[in-house]
Amino acid sequence: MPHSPHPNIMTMPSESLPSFKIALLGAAGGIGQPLSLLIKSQLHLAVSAGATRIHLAMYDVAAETLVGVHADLAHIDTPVAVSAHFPGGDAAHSLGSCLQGADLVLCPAGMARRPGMTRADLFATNASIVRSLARDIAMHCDLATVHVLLISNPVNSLVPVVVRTLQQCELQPSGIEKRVLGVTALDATRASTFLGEECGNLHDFPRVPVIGGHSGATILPVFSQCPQADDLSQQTVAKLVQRVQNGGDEVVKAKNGKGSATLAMAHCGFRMLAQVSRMLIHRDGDIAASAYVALTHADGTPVAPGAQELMARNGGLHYFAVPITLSPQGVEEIRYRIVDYLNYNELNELLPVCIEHLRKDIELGVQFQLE
Ligand SMILES: NC(=O)C1=CN([C@@H]2O[C@H](COP(=O)(O)OP(=O)(O)OC[C@H]3O[C@@H](n4cnc5c(N)ncnc54)[C@H](O)[C@@H]3O)[C@@H](O)[C@H]2O)C=CC1
Ligand SMILES: O=C([O-])CC(=O)C(=O)O
Repeated sequence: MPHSPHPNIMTMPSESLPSFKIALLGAAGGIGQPLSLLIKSQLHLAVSAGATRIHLAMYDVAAETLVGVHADLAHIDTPVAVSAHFPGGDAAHSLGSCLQGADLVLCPAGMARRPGMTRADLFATNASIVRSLARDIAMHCDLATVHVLLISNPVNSLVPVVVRTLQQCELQPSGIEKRVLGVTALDATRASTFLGEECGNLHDFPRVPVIGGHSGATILPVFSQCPQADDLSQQTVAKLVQRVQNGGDEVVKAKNGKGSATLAMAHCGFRMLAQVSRMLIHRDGDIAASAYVALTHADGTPVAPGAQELMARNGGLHYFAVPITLSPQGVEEIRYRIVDYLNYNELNELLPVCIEHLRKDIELGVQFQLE
């Protein structure tokens, strides 16, 4: 059992100031550590926090590592408060105290791939982990307001597990399904990087919308929406699509048994976290984002305008990665029109395969909840 971390009084948020709390679950891991560093060192600047005190509450079952990471981060002279929480910690260092009052929960907890594994091979272990954490979120957070950003894999199946667990736990409809976002930002970043490199443009990387899911053929980069890709041959675009779809495998292979993407994920996770945090802190309007989200409430009604239209185009799938409009209340609009802009190959070759695979991934998550 690690010693309880010294309370870092200098960095704990003051009661009298407005505060914003992020609970990071899996904070001691390959993604959790660099993400914690970015939050501690940069988030107050990235969100122009002003008088709002940001509190990063870190939780991990790897208690000793977590306590060490906390001690390390606590020496950084920024106004972001940090606290450590772990199993067996006293009341101030428990999972409950990590989640209590959190505005946003960020979850990269769980197992990562090793060479030869698919993301689906992580399902059995990680579904149990995120279901248990979702029950704790339901117990300690306000489901009517909290936002959950899920990084753990397989995202395609675990978002349904988290959404349905939270729905089962809520005492009355809270709209929580509008605020669970599967993080697919790394796919868009890879698409942007690879296209920029192909075009020899390393200063102004193009933005590439990516829809579908976050695994192999379910990742559908929409290069047809990028003028920079107009001059590329079909063969080159096909190669780029393949590389984006296998981007995770490329890193797993290169790390050769030492894990999967952590640094690029921390970078993308931080960017998304900063975007959502800024919106929640300043409450100055909706934002455009992209995430893997539920399209229906528990009773089957659409979560937002555009959800029904998307389901008419995605084979009736209830979860999909898509551009969205996000407000503090959650998903406000599903920007389904992206599907209408797909070119012939994207619509007739890539989308049907994406839908076929994604249907199975979603079913896996849904069945897990029913067992
Ligand atoms: N959405 C995406 O684009 C990406 C997702 N990932 C996924 O993120 C997850 C984490 O990856 P890494 O950080 O590289 O793995 P890692 O193994 O380095 O870290 C995972 C951390 O989770 C902790 N953990 C395990 N069970 C826990 C529980 N019940 N509560 C709290 N913490 C718990 C572990 O102690 C460990 O510190 C993996 O599932 C990976 O596949 C990875 C890259 C990209
Ligand atoms: O490939 C993995 O296992 C991790 C991941 O999701 C990615 O890098 O996109």
